[in-house]
Amino acid sequence: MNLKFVAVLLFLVVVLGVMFIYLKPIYRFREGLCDSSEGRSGDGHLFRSPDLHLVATNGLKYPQPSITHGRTDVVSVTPWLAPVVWEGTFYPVLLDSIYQKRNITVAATVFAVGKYIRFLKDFLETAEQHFFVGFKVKVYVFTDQPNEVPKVKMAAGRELVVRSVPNSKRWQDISARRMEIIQTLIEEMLKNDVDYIFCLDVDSKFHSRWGTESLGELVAVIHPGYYKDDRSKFPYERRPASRAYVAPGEGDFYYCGGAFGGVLAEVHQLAQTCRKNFEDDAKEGIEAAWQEESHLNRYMWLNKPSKVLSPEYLWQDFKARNSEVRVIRFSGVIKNYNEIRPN
Ligand SMILES: CC(=O)N[C@H]1[C@@H](OP(=O)(O)OP(=O)(O)OC[C@H]2O[C@@H](n3ccc(=O)[nH]c3=O)[C@H](O)[C@@H]2O)O[C@H](CO)[C@H](O)[C@@H]1O
Ligand SMILES: [Mn+2]
Repeated sequence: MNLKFVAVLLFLVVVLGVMFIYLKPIYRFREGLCDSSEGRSGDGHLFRSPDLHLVATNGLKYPQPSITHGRTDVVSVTPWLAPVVWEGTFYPVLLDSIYQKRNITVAATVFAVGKYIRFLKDFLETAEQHFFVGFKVKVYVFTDQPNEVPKVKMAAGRELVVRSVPNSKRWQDISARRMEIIQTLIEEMLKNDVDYIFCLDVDSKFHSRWGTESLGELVAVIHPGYYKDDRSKFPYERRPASRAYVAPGEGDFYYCGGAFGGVLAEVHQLAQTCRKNFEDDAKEGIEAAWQEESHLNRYMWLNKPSKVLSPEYLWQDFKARNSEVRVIRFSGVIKNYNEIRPN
């Protein structure tokens, strides 16, 4: 082959390569801009915050919002101006139309290790009825008994992914190790098409809608057991030696370890931090009062959630419903701890 021809060919390859590297981000950025106005979803989401710029559907009718009339029995915004989601503070149809245009995918993680596998069927079946109905959903089940995972019929666009995890002698380890597995899962998911993730306890059932109103960058759920208490009563980790320590007079709310979520990047940072702090504590022989829940509370004190879900989003079946809780969306079932836990 002619040497000149080879040189020209090489030159062309280099030029095309440079063009590809420099022009692709610009193209993607433009696509991202178009995306938000035309409601198309694509690679553009890399260049905008996934939870900002809410584009409505032209022609959608819904009741006129008011800024002087609304719920007066509950507080629906935090002091750092994050919404607190209660029934009656949002329009499901409006929110769904916004996120449908985005064509989002929501992942949920649930762990069913040892005897907790018995809770999985109800969890999965009720999720089909209430959790992001009409949206693309991927439920990741982590279990030591993949063959025992019930065959639950999933609607179109919804998928069940089963992963094996080892069992453990202590329930505290099973619960806390979730952070490490969630961290790793998100690292893997970044390549896939997942926008949001929620991490949920398996010993629970859905009873009513849990949908797009819950979406945010970093989402925490208020624990149903303490939401009327003074912060001095919150079961935070109180030993300064622990990395989950919350000092007296500090802490906003008591959040639950049984439900949290947000966009992948935020939940990744949360899981990585809680995992590291839990492991570093363990090296010094310390285990926080409520394992990863304590670390999550410490994390949320410093990294304020951008959306807070009211106790509607994690109630407990043994608790009588309080009047401000108009809807119970997700609730922990009554269980005999001695019978189901390994220790
Ligand atoms: C409602 C809520 O906020 N629950 C939290 C609370 O107690 P809980 O009493 O709700 O904790 P739990 O016994 O439900 O354990 C948490 C989760 O770990 C998994 N699991 C646990 C044990 C086991 O043998 N097999 C198994 O699969 C399962 O998904 C379960 O839902 O405090 C725990 C602290 O450790 C966790 O932060 C829980 O999320
Ligand atoms: Mn639980």
